[in-house]
Amino acid sequence: MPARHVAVIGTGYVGLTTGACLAALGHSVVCADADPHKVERLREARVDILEPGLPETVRDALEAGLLEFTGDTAAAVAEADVVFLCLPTPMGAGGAADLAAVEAVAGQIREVLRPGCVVVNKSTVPVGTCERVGALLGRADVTVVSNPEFLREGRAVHDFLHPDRIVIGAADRDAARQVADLYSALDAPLVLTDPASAELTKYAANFFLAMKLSFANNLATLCERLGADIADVTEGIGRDPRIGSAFLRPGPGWGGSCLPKDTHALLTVCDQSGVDFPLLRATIETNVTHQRQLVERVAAVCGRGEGGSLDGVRLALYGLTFKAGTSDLRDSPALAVARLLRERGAELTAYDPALREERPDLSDLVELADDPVRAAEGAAACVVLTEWPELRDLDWAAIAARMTGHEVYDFRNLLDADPLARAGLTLQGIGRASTAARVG
Ligand SMILES: NC(=O)c1ccc[n+]([C@@H]2O[C@H](COP(=O)([O-])OP(=O)(O)OC[C@H]3O[C@@H](n4cnc5c(N)ncnc54)[C@H](O)[C@@H]3O)[C@@H](O)[C@H]2O)c1
Ligand SMILES: O=c1ccn([C@@H]2O[C@H](COP(=O)(O)OP(=O)(O)O[C@H]3O[C@H](CO)[C@@H](O)[C@H](O)[C@H]3O)[C@@H](O)[C@H]2O)c(=O)[nH]1
Repeated sequence: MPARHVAVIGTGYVGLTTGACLAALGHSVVCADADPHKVERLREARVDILEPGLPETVRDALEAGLLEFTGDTAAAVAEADVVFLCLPTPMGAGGAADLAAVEAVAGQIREVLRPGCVVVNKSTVPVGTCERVGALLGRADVTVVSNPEFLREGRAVHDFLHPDRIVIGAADRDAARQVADLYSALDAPLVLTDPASAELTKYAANFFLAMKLSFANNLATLCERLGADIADVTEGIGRDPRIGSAFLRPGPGWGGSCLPKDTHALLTVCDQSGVDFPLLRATIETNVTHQRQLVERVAAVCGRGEGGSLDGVRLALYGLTFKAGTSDLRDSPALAVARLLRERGAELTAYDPALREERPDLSDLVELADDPVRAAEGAAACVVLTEWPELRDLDWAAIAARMTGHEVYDFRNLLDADPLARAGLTLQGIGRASTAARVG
């Protein structure tokens, strides 16, 4: 397959990964972004997101002369055979996907696209967006194709180069083939379909993943009540390949830049289509009630009075990012739990290994500590919210010495009970009748 000229609009998690990886596959890529500061830094191979392998992939592609960055979207697409839209589609009014960036870029490129070029939408968008972009472009010679992206943050380069499947939705077979050919060096099954099915596939995937997590979190609560252990129960069910063991780890709710906004967007689509999908509604609601229940657990022990007020009670939070391996805080369940604790009056100090250098302004919510022991100063309890592996090896004796209480709530089931017990701390896991009593 000959190398093609590719333009990528938007250089976030998806766009930068797509651009750098397509260049690594031998294509000639120009990436455009509306943020001039980002463009400047990327030209020097400076990648500001925590994404293993991405800085090296960008640097190698720049050195090979196969990757360029520009702030000029129209100039980026002028020579392109294929144009990828990797633009944000955040949660908009009423939960619907906000398509403003996609629509704005369609307007910017409509007159400069090469005759016969293919526009590929990689953003997560509602069914009908391919058609809408086609109408905005108003170019009979240009085909718009849907090619949703399934990469995970923290594994973006790996997932892009080793996808489980490549979904391409196109009304035109030749355009679909052109997009498929860009990936011909990858060993992945192709799902060739129409645009509506491709667009819905992305939402269906994220809904299903969120549904598994809400299931696991509810099941964890049931385990606690019944004296069962969630790890054993999920292993027991997960070994059935019809169920699968992935995505069944209980936690402080699910979050991140995609699952929350995409489940809400799909719910809006259901409402607009007159389709009742109670499972989707329950998936979203379960996440909220689960987080409230976790906060009740903390308040029941550390709170004061009948209502379990946490007024003035200091808590140390370990982990704020939405999962380990990323510095992304968007829709982090850790922040959602922190907000609920704060509403109850708690004073919060937080330590997160990804936020030692990059210091986001979270001053309304938590005080950021750059040291895990210092974070525990005066804390009635510690609460683990992100599964950073290094939290397993904290100096629990030093932490216990700074605390006023002795409870450690491990809402990721990350920690070993023994080192905590030696430090005189009580470990409370999630979905476990008694973490301390467990053998092995
Ligand atoms: N983050 C993920 O893990 C992931 C995975 C699969 C799909 N998606 C989807 O891909 C899309 C992009 O997500 P992301 O996480 O990469 O977003 P992001 O916020 O990380 O990056 C978006 C980029 O687009 C740029 N941009 C915004 N408006 C622009 C415009 N008008 N012209 C040019 N550039 C513009 C921004 O400056 C930013 O650099 C979303 O629809 C998302 O749902 C994301
Ligand atoms: O067993 C698990 C697995 C995940 N999570 C939580 O679920 C959320 C989402 O995690 P993950 O799916 O790894 O995050 P993302 O990187 O946002 O990736 C999701 O969202 C992307 C954007 O649409 C998709 O491309 C990916 O396929 C999809 O996994 C996070 O809060 C995790 O902590 C758990 O609590 N338990």
